[in-house]
Amino acid sequence: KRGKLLADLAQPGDEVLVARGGQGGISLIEMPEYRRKKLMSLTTNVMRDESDKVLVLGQPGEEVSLELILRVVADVGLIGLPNAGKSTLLAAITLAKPDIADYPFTTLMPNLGRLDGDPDLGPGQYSSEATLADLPGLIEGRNFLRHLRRTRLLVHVVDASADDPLNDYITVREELRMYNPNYLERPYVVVLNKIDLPKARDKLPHLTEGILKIGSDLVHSELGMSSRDEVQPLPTEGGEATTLSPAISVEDKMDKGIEDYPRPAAVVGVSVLKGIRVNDMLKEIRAALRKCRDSNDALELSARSRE
Ligand SMILES: Nc1nc2c(ncn2[C@@H]2O[C@H](COP(=O)(O)OP(=O)(O)OP(=O)(O)O)[C@@H](O)[C@H]2O)c(=O)[nH]1
Ligand SMILES: [Mg+2]
Repeated sequence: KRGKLLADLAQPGDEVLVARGGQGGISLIEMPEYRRKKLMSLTTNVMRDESDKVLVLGQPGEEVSLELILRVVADVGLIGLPNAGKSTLLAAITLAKPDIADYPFTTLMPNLGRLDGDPDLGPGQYSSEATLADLPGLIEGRNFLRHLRRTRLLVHVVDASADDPLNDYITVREELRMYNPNYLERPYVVVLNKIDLPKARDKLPHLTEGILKIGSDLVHSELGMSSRDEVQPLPTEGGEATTLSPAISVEDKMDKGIEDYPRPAAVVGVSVLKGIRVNDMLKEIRAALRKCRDSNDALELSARSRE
């Protein structure tokens, strides 16, 4: 419990031994009196069971107090301000049935959903679907952002009918930057939601342009794609941004503004509630996922050829 990371159980079947069990004792109860006395005189290591009946010779096991951190494993993380429609989006494209309501902070724990296979991948690869994690709305306690660690694509959901959606978008990017700038390098798709409402529809062209203006021309495949393999910071109580990949120091990253990070892979206007342009959005998400996969494959190949 001292902040030391014992193990990261990221794969099914991963195990770690955190405490050794004690050595089994010998029951002395069935022994003749003289042998029992003799054995007991040879050792101070005599214990009784709870009912005070059986005398045993044994060694106590180790005891440890552990802090367990749950980190959902998902390919895609849905982020955005409260009420943006993240849970509605998850419900629209997966079989998940998250709570949805017209007030902020409806989602308190991540919801997971499975996205169907991508037909464009062709035979044999059709089954490579993705897991989506719908996260609690940002701002209130950033603790859940740890769930982004094992995602490779972020879907940033914006309520386009809000008073200042561009500002909402920037707020969330800033939150990410403060929490761990690595997340700004991760490929992402921006979903401008609620375009069934006239208020949102009117803003769409201007908003899309505004979002695309923020950000550098760095291509994702040059930067963030290896984020799964990079040296990840150890978890600490105050967040995750304590240690970063060796190439770039914390200071370097803190100096960078959100405009210095890559632009979104796509910006799409949808209404996940009314089912408007949901298919276009799915296409963009799948295309971005495919790109992640391709560059992951390329990374693995080049890693293997170096061996
Ligand atoms: N008009 C309209 N309303 C929507 C749309 N998508 C979601 N909503 C509504 O917006 C409200 C919030 O939706 P949620 O899916 O709960 O939002 P969330 O982002 O998960 O919110 P938190 O869990 O609080 O972070 C609900 O009343 C939804 O019905 C949309 O496309 N159009
Ligand atoms: Mg929600």
